[in-house]
Amino acid sequence: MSRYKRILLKLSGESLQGKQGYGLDPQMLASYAAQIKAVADSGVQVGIVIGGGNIFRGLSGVGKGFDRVRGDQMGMLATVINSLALQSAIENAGGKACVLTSIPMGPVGAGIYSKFRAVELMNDGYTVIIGGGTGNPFFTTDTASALRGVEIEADVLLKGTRVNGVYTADPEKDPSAVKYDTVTFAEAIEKRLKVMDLTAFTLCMENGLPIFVFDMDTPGNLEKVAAGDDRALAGIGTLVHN
Ligand SMILES: Nc1ncnc2c1ncn2[C@@H]1O[C@H](COP(=O)(O)OP(=O)(O)OP(=O)(O)O)[C@@H](O)[C@H]1O
Ligand SMILES: O=c1ccn([C@@H]2O[C@H](COP(=O)(O)O)[C@@H](O)[C@H]2O)c(=O)[nH]1
Repeated sequence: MSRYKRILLKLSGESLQGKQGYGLDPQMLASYAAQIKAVADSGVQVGIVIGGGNIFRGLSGVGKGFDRVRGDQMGMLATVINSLALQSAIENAGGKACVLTSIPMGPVGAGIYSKFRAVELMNDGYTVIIGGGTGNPFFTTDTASALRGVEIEADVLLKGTRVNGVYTADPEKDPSAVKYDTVTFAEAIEKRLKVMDLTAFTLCMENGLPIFVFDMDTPGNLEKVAAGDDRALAGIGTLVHN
């Protein structure tokens, strides 16, 4: 039995593109969906926030002549597309999932996000995917996952990404970077460890929500992490804590 009752899983949008280098890779979606269903079937309540980097990031739009706010709005819509895609994949795998959006979107999704609606749906056995980030420009889905994790009273924020933890520098750019098994929020913030943005770290630190950063692309990792067994966690990722 897991020591977690409820988790907030943050998934990278960029990872959803798989090897094709753009858009949505059906194999990645199916792999993520199977792992998420297994965790939900084990009795853990699952909330999810997905990034939009496989489709659009507001900052990258600025260099192409878009107003920053408009670009961020496009980025938030990209996260809704990814959320709907993941919902379909979970349903195809036989699971129960629904999408709540931070921006009112009429018939798209199951309604506007609120803590109480999300918790109600999780209590009814749904995996709840929260699309649209925070609903505000100048934020990221890292911050949205921290915010929603705190709001829904998750026991932990699981950041599933392409790297297997937090390093002294970006391991995709610096081969000499060294991995931490654990690191405090204070150190992550002071050393500007950019695996998540500072706003996300600060929100989690101030509200006592631990973060576990791990490699989501190795099948089986999510189930081990969600089981919360410290022995199994050694080597899989990095715990960021107070
Ligand atoms: N100190 C660090 N330790 C680990 N990873 C780091 C660090 N600094 C930067 N990174 C980078 O952060 C990335 C993880 O961030 P994330 O999962 O949010 O990816 P993303 O591409 O920004 O996602 P999205 O598509 O959701 O915007 C890693 O792939 C890694 O390259
Ligand atoms: O609260 C939010 C969340 C996201 N955005 C915009 O969406 C893109 C995609 O999110 P990533 O976290 O980068 O994957 C982001 O670059 C922002 O442009 C936002 O404005 N507000």
